[in-house]
Amino acid sequence: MAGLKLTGIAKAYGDVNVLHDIDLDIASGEFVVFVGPSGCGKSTLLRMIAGLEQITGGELQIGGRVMNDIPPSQRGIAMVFQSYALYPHMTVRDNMAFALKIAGQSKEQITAATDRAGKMLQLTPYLDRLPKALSGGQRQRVAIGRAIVRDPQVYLFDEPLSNLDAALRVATRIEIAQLKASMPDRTMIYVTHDQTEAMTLADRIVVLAGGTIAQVGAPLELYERPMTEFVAQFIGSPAMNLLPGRVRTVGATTIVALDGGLEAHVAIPTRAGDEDMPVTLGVRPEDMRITEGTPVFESTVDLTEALGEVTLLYFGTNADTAPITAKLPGIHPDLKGRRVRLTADPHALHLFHKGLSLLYRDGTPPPYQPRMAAPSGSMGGTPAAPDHDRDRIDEGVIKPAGPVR
Ligand SMILES: Nc1ncnc2c1ncn2[C@@H]1O[C@H](COP(=O)(O)OP(=O)(O)OP(=O)(O)O)[C@@H](O)[C@H]1O
Repeated sequence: MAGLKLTGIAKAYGDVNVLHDIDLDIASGEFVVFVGPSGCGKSTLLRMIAGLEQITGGELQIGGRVMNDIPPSQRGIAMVFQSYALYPHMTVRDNMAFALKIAGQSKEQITAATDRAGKMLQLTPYLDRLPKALSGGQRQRVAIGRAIVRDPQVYLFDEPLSNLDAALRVATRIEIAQLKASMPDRTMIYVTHDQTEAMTLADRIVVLAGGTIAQVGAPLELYERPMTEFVAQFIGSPAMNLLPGRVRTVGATTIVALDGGLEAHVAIPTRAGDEDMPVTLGVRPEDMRITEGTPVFESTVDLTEALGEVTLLYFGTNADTAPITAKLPGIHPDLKGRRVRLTADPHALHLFHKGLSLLYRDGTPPPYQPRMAAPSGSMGGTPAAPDHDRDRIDEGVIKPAGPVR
């Protein structure tokens, strides 16, 4: 059992502060996903936890032990990289066995561990093959197998699926979810750019922005109660629409006068003194409908994209600002060029003032209840070669993994 505690963690390369003020408690057995725009420091944070990057400020504890200066091989972690980082001249079994051999485990222990990992990952028929005779998805499963055999307390995944094609990504994502379910007391930390991976795998998502934590929460909590405009637009695809306006009438339901003349009724309270306050109305594309009622948006459809189960409508594609998007269930071939009025449920709307959600202005709102109704390229730096990183984690005396169940 090992949770993690990050206190005031910071990272600087010379004068450049990449990460600062990272405070985060990760419970033993939790699955935590780091997301954020390219260059925000997700991989750097993960690599600091692994011990592959020096921590320049703050304290990292794993399993109650300060780990700042402990080498990677002694942190009780295993890491799965984006590129599979397999030894090309070794069979699948030998690749998975490598760290155990270095640790001096017996042949029987190693065979039991690799058999078990092979079974868990459906690699049994391939144990004697070389990596070159495997598909990308199978290679990534071997890389995961290399982690499993060591039976670490903490698994670290650095965008493990991003080299796979769409179908394999889905299949391997489901395997990772099943793997986690089979190891409920193992802690997993996972970096991804993929919204679906983050939403489906995470117990909690950590959104990083500008080198620090923007918000931490359960996936649906971040989706339904984003604290800032940034998180609101980052979680969900297409991104939440933001419409400027001013508070017209305060109360349990706030009436917002939108720029352009429309009015929105929002089930977020405002109070005396808020009248005329500049606000931004947030409305998710999937919450917009063409139905009778008070519209929050009215315009001519510039473009439609039929995706089968839904149709995306785009408005204002030639404007300087981001286009407004609506996502309607079903197929609507006839809407392009038509003027439409879009409504939204008052409970689905968001309200921000100076970038911060009004839900949070008096501190954290009451406990979250899911709303049941509706719902590249690296910026730079030269990441160390995965082979080298793999070796740094494998090297040295890895404590024998103990009885392999
Ligand atoms: N060795 C280095 N020297 C200087 N700056 C670095 C170094 N390594 C990384 N950086 C910078 O640190 C920042 C965070 O990089 P990191 O790779 O952690 O971001 P990321 O969120 O994982 O990005 P991506 O999503 O593109 O992989 C970037 O701005 C990057 O340029």
